[in-house]
Amino acid sequence: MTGAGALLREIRRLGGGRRLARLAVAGVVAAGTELTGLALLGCATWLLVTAADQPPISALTVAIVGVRTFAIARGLGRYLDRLVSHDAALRVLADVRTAVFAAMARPAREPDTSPDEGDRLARLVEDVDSVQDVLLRCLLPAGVTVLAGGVTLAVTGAVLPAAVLPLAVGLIVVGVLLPVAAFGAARRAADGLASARAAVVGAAVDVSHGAADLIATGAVAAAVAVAAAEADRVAAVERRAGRVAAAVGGVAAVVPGLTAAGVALVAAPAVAAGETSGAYAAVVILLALGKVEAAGVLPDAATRYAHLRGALDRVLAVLAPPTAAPAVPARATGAPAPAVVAGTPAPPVDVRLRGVRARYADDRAPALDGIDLDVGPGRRVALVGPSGSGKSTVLAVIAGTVVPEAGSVGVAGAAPDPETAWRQVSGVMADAHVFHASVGENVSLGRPGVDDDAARAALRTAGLPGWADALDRVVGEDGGQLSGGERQRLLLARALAVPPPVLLLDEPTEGLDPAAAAEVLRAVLAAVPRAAVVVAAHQLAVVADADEIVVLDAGRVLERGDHAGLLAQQGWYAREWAAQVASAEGYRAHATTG
Ligand SMILES: Nc1ncnc2c1ncn2[C@@H]1O[C@H](COP(=O)(O)OP(=O)(O)OP(=O)(O)O)[C@@H](O)[C@H]1O
Repeated sequence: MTGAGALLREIRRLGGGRRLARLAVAGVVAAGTELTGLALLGCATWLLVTAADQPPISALTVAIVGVRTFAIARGLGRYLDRLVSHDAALRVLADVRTAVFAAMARPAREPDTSPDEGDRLARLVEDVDSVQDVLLRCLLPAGVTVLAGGVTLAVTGAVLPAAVLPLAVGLIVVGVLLPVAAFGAARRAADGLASARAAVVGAAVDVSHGAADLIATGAVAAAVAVAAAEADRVAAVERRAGRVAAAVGGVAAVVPGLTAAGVALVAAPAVAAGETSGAYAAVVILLALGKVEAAGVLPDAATRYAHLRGALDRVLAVLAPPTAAPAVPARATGAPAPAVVAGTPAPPVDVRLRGVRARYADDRAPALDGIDLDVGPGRRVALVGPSGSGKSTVLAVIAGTVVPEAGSVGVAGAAPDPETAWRQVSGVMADAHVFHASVGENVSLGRPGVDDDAARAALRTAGLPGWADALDRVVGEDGGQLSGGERQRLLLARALAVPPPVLLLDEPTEGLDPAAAAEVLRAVLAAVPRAAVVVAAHQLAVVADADEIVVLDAGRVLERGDHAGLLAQQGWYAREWAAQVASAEGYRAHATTG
């Protein structure tokens, strides 16, 4: 149960030793409650067997008091057990929930490669609740079985040493072997069912969404047969899991009886030899029956753990502390970089990349390989190149949200830390979000110093002068009520409202025609004369004025230089420039004649 071990370490990291101590107390109380029940069973058994010989009542007084005491204590113990265990688990849950939300709010060091971020977040919220189930229904019963089992074995050993072996065997079968079998079967079933169910859903969706095409091509029967075969596969996996669960349940039901019979077998000669009394032998037999029966919750706990394991792993993965950036020196001092506030000129900063290699997944080619870049204050560098060549990844590396696996990144001489990089680096990134709020709120984002006047000025600079008088206009979910060009310019205004020392612009003028785009970008750059600027763009005309233009291809630098120099090189840039000019002229000619 590596996941369970990691969970306990995480609980300690988040809540300190007190959380683990509370869980341990919960385990002791639960074990105490179970032992009180067993003591009641033992006392009552001794009383009944001894009373059959009609001894003087004084000989039974202690046992009678014991039965009453244990009966009352068991009820109280159960109440206390629920109280303490739920209190401990809910405190842990609160720690985990807070930490998960904090981790989700933190900019990702590792890029997210999941296909559906929204689905992942929704599932994560449910996953956090699984922590409670793992604690209360899996780990606690296991701890109780170990504690209460140990005490029962000790008591049995004191009364009748020969009975320890059959009891231990019964406990190992029900408390160890059956849970291991149940866990393995449930894990195989869960793994198999996930893919089998996905295949059924996929086949069913193909049949329903593609019905018209299937009918038109006479392929309905074949498609339905595929869906039916996938459904059969699900049924087969479920049947297999059901058979194992039934076998485990069956064995768990007979082992307590067999254990009691085994204890009875060794007890009979001991009673005959006068080593112990019949009453004590009966106590030991019933204790074995009761304890092994109680351990019968463990196969169920193991099955439940197999189902919760995936959720637990996902939560632990989110909670894992971010790993340090490889090959990048840490920030020289612990002092945070000064916050940039509107109206306060931020100190200039330079950006330096050396031999940067970055990769999104181990089994994929590097998205960047051997990238060198120098962007001093006031310098404008453009990144161009085919789609997927790595432009956005260079910006993400500078922002610190993608950590390179080799090479170094320096922003003002230190590796960018995603937690604090926003103080020095901001702009319009590929995944920037427009909030379902007003224009003014989207521009200011609640930052101190960005009042309405600052927001208006930023909107004008970003090419949205008409919006300066519409700060209250609500823009819809993720800017749904905006055109692509308006959305980008709103994001530009947000970046300009607090001009950063390093301005990163990913397709900032997407959706505008090249002439308007170049004009907007010129105005934006004029507003941040001392910023180090890196712009990624597809339209070459928009960035032709840049001090340096870097052409990327498959994560490597293909060409670099200024516009005139690159045209002279007669390479990718020159060809793309000619193609874009021809296409713009063709468009203009078409528009004029049309
Ligand atoms: N989050 C991600 N997870 C996995 N792979 C990614 C991710 N983002 C980018 N990639 C891959 O990294 C490579 C570089 O992508 P990047 O977005 O940096 O290129 P780009 O030049 O900005 O493309 P575009 O011009 O289309 O925006 C591509 O192969 C892309 O598929």
